[in-house]
Amino acid sequence: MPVKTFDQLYAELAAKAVERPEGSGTVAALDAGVHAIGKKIVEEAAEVWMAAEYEGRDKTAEEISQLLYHLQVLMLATGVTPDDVYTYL
Ligand SMILES: N=c1c2ncn([C@@H]3O[C@H](COP(=O)(O)OP(=O)(O)OP(=O)(O)O)[C@@H](O)[C@H]3O)c2ncn1[C@@H]1O[C@H](COP(=O)(O)O)[C@@H](O)[C@H]1O
Repeated sequence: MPVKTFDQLYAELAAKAVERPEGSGTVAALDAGVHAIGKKIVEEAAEVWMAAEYEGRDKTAEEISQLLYHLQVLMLATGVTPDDVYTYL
């Protein structure tokens, strides 16, 4: 049973982008901008790759969750919704 689905996380982050609560890493990432978010995505993608090759299934799942999170931050920064993405799946 997942704690949170992709769509639920997106809704949570979208609300944070509007409400801008104190201490939110998402708000800080959005303020840092697309260039910084893009760098984080590349870093997390590399961590997914390394986990998949050397660190086992659980660590790979954890790193994938972090990559998905940072992809969602980029989606918010660029106005891309989950439905925009699903169109191409
Ligand atoms: N799912 C995530 C999530 N996954 C990854 N991350 C971020 O990605 C980082 C993990 O990156 P690394 O493993 O490279 O760790 P790190 O190098 O120590 O991270 P940094 O020094 O780069 O911050 C974490 O420190 C978080 O900043 C996440 N930050 C938030 N969420 C969820 O997003 C929601 C909103 O979070 P806030 O905006 O912070 O309230 C909450 O439900 C959180 O659970």
